[in-house]
Amino acid sequence: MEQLTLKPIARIDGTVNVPGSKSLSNRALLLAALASGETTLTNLLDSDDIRHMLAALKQLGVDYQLSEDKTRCTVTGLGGAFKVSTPQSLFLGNAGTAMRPLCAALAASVGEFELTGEPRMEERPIGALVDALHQAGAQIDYLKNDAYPPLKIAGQGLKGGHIQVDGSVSSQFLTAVLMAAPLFEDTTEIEIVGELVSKPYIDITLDTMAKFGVQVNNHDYQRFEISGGQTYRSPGQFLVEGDASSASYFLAAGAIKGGTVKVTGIGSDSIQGDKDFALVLEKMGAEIQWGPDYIQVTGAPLKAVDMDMNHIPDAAMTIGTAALFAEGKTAIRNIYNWRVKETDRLAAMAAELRKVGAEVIEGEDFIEITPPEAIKHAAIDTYNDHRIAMCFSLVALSDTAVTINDPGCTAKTFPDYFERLKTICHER
Ligand SMILES: O=C(O)C1=C[C@@H](OP(=O)(O)O)[C@@H](O)[C@H](O)C1
Ligand SMILES: C=C(OP(=O)(O)O)C(=O)O
Repeated sequence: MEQLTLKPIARIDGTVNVPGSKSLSNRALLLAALASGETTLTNLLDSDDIRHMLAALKQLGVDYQLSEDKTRCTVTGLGGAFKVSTPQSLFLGNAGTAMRPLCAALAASVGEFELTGEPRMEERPIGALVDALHQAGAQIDYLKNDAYPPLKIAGQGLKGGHIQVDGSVSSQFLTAVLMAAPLFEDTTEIEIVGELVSKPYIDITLDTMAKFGVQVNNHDYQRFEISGGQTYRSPGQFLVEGDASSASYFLAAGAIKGGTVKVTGIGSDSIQGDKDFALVLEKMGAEIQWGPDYIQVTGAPLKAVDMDMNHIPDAAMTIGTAALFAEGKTAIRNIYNWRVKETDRLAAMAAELRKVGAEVIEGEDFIEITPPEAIKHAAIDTYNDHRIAMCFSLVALSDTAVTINDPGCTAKTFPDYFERLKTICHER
């Protein structure tokens, strides 16, 4: 196994640009494929999750031209749902933003499809989405375990109507139904049951749909109405914002180490909820400046916070390691669904934080972290979870080195993370 040891970093300072947003790249690619007209996406993320979406679209007969650096893509839209005459088996890795939205879009399309993924994907729930699509008339079967991929979809178009969606495990189920609903025959009324988690991701979905010409009536995130029989319309150009979750590591580095870090590509104009990670750093004591397309942080001694972070589930992991540098006990609450992501992130964060010496309490849906007096060197297991690798790189901001096992796992969303981190690290 490959390992990367990061020596203690003396100083953090500089400007760093983040690559395109995973959430926006995969949404925009799918809607560009379904839309009428040609869409040129710029600042597209080049990472595993996007590669899986692109490969799936190709198999589904979508024409696109990808630039050599893979950040610019011109998609010729189908002007409606997918239609394939031979059965297609699509491998979607561990990309939730490919698996869930494609499941709904393909159920509303015509053809036979199998959706498969990495072993971990077979442990990530999809039952709430399949149940919702069954209510709209879908034929979807589980090929291995009930409520988990792989799936077999007999696509024949969908009727729509009144659909209940359980939003309590993942917002991606609602996102998937929302994005497919314009393709349904009738008007769809979605009713949310259970408490909707990761709510800001729904704003990303609604905003992207609006850019592709579809309006959704949103009744306080409890009920949504979407007219059926619609065709998405290409906006011509679609600029993908920088990834706000990817920004969290650099912002935290500045906050922890007392330097000034400007992250460009996201800012106050961003639609991504994870930009609010900066507000958590501010609450911890850092100074934040906002521009329309940048966030700048200047570090100061950090103090612990006790917060519900359901609205920023991905960036919240970065608070988990920032807590090592904060005075007092940090509590991250209402994050049950960390358990059903790339790995059981509650268990993994607890185990790895303990390795560097922190005192950790792992609850069913929360984690409490008390920093050690002195951080210990450890080889951090990353569980094939990009975010564990990236957030534990921050341990090197202490006086102690950190070793990251399998650093290549950042390829899911941020292949050159460690190189970009280096650009703001200084020896003196
Ligand atoms: O819709 C999206 O783009 C995402 C939603 C979130 O998932 P959940 O809704 O499952 O929390 C987030 O963790 C994931 O990285 C991306
Ligand atoms: C949860 C994540 O990914 P996915 O889109 O596969 O759900 C993530 O990127 O942290």
